[in-house]
Amino acid sequence: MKTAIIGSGNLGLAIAKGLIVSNATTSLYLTKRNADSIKDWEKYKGVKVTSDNREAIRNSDIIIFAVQPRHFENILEQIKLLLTDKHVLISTITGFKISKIESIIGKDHYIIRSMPNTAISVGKSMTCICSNEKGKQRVELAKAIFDRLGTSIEIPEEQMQAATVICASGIAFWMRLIRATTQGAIQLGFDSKEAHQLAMHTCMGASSLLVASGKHPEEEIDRVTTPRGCTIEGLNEMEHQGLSSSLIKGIVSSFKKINDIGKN
Ligand SMILES: NC(=O)C1=CN([C@@H]2O[C@H](COP(=O)(O)OP(=O)(O)OC[C@H]3O[C@@H](n4cnc5c(N)ncnc54)[C@H](OP(=O)(O)O)[C@@H]3O)[C@@H](O)[C@H]2O)C=CC1
Ligand SMILES: O=C(O)[C@@H]1CCC=N1
Repeated sequence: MKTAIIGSGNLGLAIAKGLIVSNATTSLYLTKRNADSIKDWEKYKGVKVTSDNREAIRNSDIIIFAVQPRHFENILEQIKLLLTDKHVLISTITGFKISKIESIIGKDHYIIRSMPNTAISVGKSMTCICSNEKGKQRVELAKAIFDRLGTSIEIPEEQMQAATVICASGIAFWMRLIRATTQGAIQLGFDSKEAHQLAMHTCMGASSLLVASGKHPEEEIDRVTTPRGCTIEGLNEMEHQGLSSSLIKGIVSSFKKINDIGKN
């Protein structure tokens, strides 16, 4: 596999790290306008850094786009004449519909729209994907790439905005909960390093337990809440203060915003 990442910023470099660590690609082009700022990535085998998107596309088969939405259209215009049948185009761009990509480069390309998160750097991204009609022939390939870097599912394009909130922004929501737990643990007497460790690993345990058991969270919660015990006391107070409600409201606000991004 020969891969190019067009737009090597926060997400692009997270994908690059995941691909490098998992040995998933034989060559990897990383592009950005200020290429010097990531020149040190060339220390990894097979990595080439450049500001020349066209060179990257000519020399690669899998093209992953990770630029901000406002830059994507110009880049597609720049590179459209270089695209051939060998290319699989994977966009991570928020709110940029497949129909808009097709209106610029045409329908006769393998186009995958994806929504990973930054945990892709450690092979733990929850990634949602969908494709154009021709891209259906490359969905299994895209799934294989993203499954190597975490877990992927195929969804209808209409759900891509919601998936962005839950999975891509979602990782930040969970991290804020981990931070809040850390603050609570410090108040209870742990030093900050210990508090952080306790919060992170307890969160990972909760998630791993649900993934492994396939159970509903409330079923596992029932095993923890001893009657008249401290867990139910804490949970009920959190709910009185609006824990679930504030999470749901945050998710809905994020979704309203993402629909604005999609209109531009
Ligand atoms: N951050 C995240 O967790 C997630 C982001 N996304 C989506 O991924 C995309 C990127 O987000 P994010 O990584 O946060 O943004 P960043 O701003 O961190 O990265 C974008 C990169 O694109 C580069 N760039 C801009 N113009 C060009 C160009 N013409 N050619 C090549 N590279 C260019 C910029 O570098 P330079 O200025 O040097 O060119 C920059 O490094 C967005 O569309 C976002 O919606 C999706 C899921 C998660
Ligand atoms: O905040 C954003 O708009 C992008 C999309 C999801 C994660 N980062």
